[in-house]
Amino acid sequence: MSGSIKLSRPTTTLSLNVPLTSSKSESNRALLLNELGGGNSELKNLSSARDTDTMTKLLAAEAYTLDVLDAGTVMRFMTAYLAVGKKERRITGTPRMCKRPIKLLVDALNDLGAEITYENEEGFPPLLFKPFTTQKTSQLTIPGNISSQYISALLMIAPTLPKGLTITLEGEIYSRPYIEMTLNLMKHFGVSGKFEGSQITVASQDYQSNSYTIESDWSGASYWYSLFALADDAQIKLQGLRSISNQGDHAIASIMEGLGVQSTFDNETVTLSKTEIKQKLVIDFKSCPDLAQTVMACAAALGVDLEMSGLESLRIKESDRTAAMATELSKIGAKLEEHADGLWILTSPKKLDVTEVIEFDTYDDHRMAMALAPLAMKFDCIIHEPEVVVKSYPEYWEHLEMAGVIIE
Ligand SMILES: O=C(O)C1=C[C@@H](OP(=O)(O)O)[C@@H](O)[C@H](O)C1
Ligand SMILES: C=C(OP(=O)(O)O)C(=O)O
Repeated sequence: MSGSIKLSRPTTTLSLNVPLTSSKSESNRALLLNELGGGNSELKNLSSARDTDTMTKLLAAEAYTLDVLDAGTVMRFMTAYLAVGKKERRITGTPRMCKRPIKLLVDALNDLGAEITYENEEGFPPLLFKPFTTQKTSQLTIPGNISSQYISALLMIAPTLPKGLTITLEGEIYSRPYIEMTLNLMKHFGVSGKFEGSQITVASQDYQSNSYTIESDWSGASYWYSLFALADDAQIKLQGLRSISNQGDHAIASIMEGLGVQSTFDNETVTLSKTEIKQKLVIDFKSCPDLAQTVMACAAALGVDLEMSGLESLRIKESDRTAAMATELSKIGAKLEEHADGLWILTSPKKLDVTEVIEFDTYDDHRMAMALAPLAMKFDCIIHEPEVVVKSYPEYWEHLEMAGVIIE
């Protein structure tokens, strides 16, 4: 599948018991923790995401250069792993990955005693690594409001350091559930850490083998919430999701109540049903940045206005996501604008007035494609470069077709 696809709403009920792929965030952590613990753990239900395939391959690779493609977690987690390794290595990624900042993590690792240098521009991949020799400190300070992936990366290698590690987080903590996911998974693999106030302490200790079953991906589930919200008639069940989850993106269940979707949990299956739609929602995406595009697209098509905060990190992800959403949603008459103090307002058309097929660009960003596709429940649309979804949810288009969406 390449070029473009045209999506049209099903001729009957949108209906599927959705076999979601599992979380790439959990998978990529479990893979690294297993490797650090000797590689004997049984990891069940690993994600089919390309990012997880990349993580698996790079952990096993012997080559000097490792290419993470567009996988942020792989870049950040492997950077910490290679920094405390015994070999000279080089890590690189796609042109966009080489524009996603990494200086805070590199500075922290170099303070620890690593020898990482930049091949080209300071602060950005490609990175060059020398073998790790001596731990210079066990105390690090790092801003908590840029990317939690830097913090997760440092935490996962912390117990392997002879002196352990205490990290002090400065400022507000963004994407906090991802830090907690890291600590919870570390605990599952036998390592305890303490997160109190703005400090996280992990003593030097050994990882233990343990089997782990990865949960379905709540970020991937969010697109089904949106499809359900926008469809006149739908029967959707989502498989493999837990009511108590390691993933902060399970917040989609409560956010979507405002967009007319209710969730019923039963034995790792979530059944969606309709409820009343609110006219305006106030949402802070600080803990769940990957849900922002889904919610914006869905609200725009439902005529719901949004007042949003916590969107700062969207600029440094696979695309500049706030700019990309502003451009794409303007095609259906919605306005996304930045105001003072980090506030973003989405003003949605009160009555959708779309008479032609709308063409959506996807900016090399899986979440642009997946978040915009549910709008096909309201009007025919064309999605350019649909293959971007392989990053986290390769079966997305196949699942939409199975649910009845017409794809040409
Ligand atoms: O640790 C993780 O698995 C992730 C953390 C988040 O990134 P930031 O911490 O950079 O916001 C999230 O957006 C990303 O998709 C996955
Ligand atoms: C931001 C994302 O991923 P990463 O940072 O791992 O590339 C994402 O999946 O939305």
